[in-house]
Amino acid sequence: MDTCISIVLDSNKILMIYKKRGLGKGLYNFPGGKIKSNEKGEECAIRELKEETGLIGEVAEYIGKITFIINDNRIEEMGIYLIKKFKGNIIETDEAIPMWINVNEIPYDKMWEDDKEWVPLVLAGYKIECKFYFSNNWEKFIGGSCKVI
Ligand SMILES: COc1nc(N)nc2c1ncn2[C@H]1C[C@H](O)[C@@H](COP(=O)(O)OP(=O)(O)OP(=O)(O)O)O1
Repeated sequence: MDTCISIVLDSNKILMIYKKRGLGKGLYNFPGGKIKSNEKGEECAIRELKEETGLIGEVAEYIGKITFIINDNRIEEMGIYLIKKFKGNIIETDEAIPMWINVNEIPYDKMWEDDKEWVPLVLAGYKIECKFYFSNNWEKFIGGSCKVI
């Protein structure tokens, strides 16, 4: 796994970030980032959550993965982690502006195009494995699919 993403839920609210830098700058996303060497995906989810939002996750559960195929040759795997237990308050950081969003108001038109394919499955409680294709170094979304595991 190359990156992690944290789906943080508090009843009908989901924690989102407005990304100020890095991959996906200017888009709304969920907290996450690159998995460090010798780090487990669950640890990455909790570390990135703290770094990007100030929130302290207590337990991160693996709920699936997305394989991105970029320019038909580069592959990146992103582990998806569900966090329902956390402490603290959200705070703007150098990397992101965090916000709680109603799950019915997720701004899919301002997010990565693949997100509308997989986020509803996760919110419905499924564990998933997806494969998505991008070209032009992430600029163009070609398509892909998900299976429930
Ligand atoms: C293409 O579709 C994607 N959708 C979503 N929702 N998230 C994605 C997609 N592609 C990548 N991501 C995620 C994976 C990571 O969580 C971040 C990338 O973050 P970044 O490259 O900024 O990683 P950091 O470790 O935070 O980098 P710095 O330490 O250099 O700030 O996006």
